[in-house]
Amino acid sequence: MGSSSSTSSKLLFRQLFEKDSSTFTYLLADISHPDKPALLIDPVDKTVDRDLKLINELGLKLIYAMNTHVHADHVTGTGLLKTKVSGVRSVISKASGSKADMFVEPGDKVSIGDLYLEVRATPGHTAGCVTYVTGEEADQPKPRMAFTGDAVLIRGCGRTDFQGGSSDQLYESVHSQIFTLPKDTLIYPAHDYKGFEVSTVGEEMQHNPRLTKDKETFKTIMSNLNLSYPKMIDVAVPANMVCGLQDVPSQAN
Ligand SMILES: N[C@@H](CCC(=O)N[C@@H](CSS)C(=O)NCC(=O)O)C(=O)O
Ligand SMILES: [Fe+2]
Repeated sequence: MGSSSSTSSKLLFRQLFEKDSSTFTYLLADISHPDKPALLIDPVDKTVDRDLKLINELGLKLIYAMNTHVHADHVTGTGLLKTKVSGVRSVISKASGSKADMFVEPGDKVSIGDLYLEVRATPGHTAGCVTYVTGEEADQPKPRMAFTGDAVLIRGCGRTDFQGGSSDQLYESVHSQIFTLPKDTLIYPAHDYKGFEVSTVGEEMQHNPRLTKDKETFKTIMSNLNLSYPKMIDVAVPANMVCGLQDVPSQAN
């Protein structure tokens, strides 16, 4: 864990893990730019200090703290990051209905230096889920990287039984927005419960035990998961609707 298989002289990439909620946080930075601008995807409140220590050690400047969706199993670190680093902007989809400094919509680009992430709408696990995908141009890292949140997990997918979830919509989202990416696109999910770290679009199109099925079979699988609700759901969802701690008095933006 912790290294990138992307080839780019610009990109610094780290995959970080929070063990209590089995959440991945991703750090991306453009190290070819003098300021070394950086962003975090899906930071967790408990591991904010670890993430900031790493960012400081690497000499990066954190610009964006982004979420793929309103998480139900942990409190996002975005609000806490805003209290600790001046100028950091929290980012989430407009469709999430959550508070943040910046709301993204499908087709938007979030840039750090010469790198950018494209926003794709991938609702179904929650109504406001998005996938962030690195740019497609020749000067962007190759292979492309897709940060799928809970839309696609490695050999699995996000549940669809709360937060406006819909198995029909999730199936459509994945097949139209993720499985249409180049097959070598790296898939980096928000969680893993099985010991995986990274997959590819081609691998999941071939081996995902849920998403390779036809839509009706997928919907039957999803309605029979019988998962317990996340332990922290009653704390996490209300907190995450305000990006953890959105309205912090010390913050300028
Ligand atoms: N046991 C965990 C919660 C596990 C869980 O429900 N994970 C979600 C993603 S977090 S919203 C999920 O979609 N899982 C899909 C699956 O197939 O496991 C806890 O109590 O926090
Ligand atoms: Fe989730």
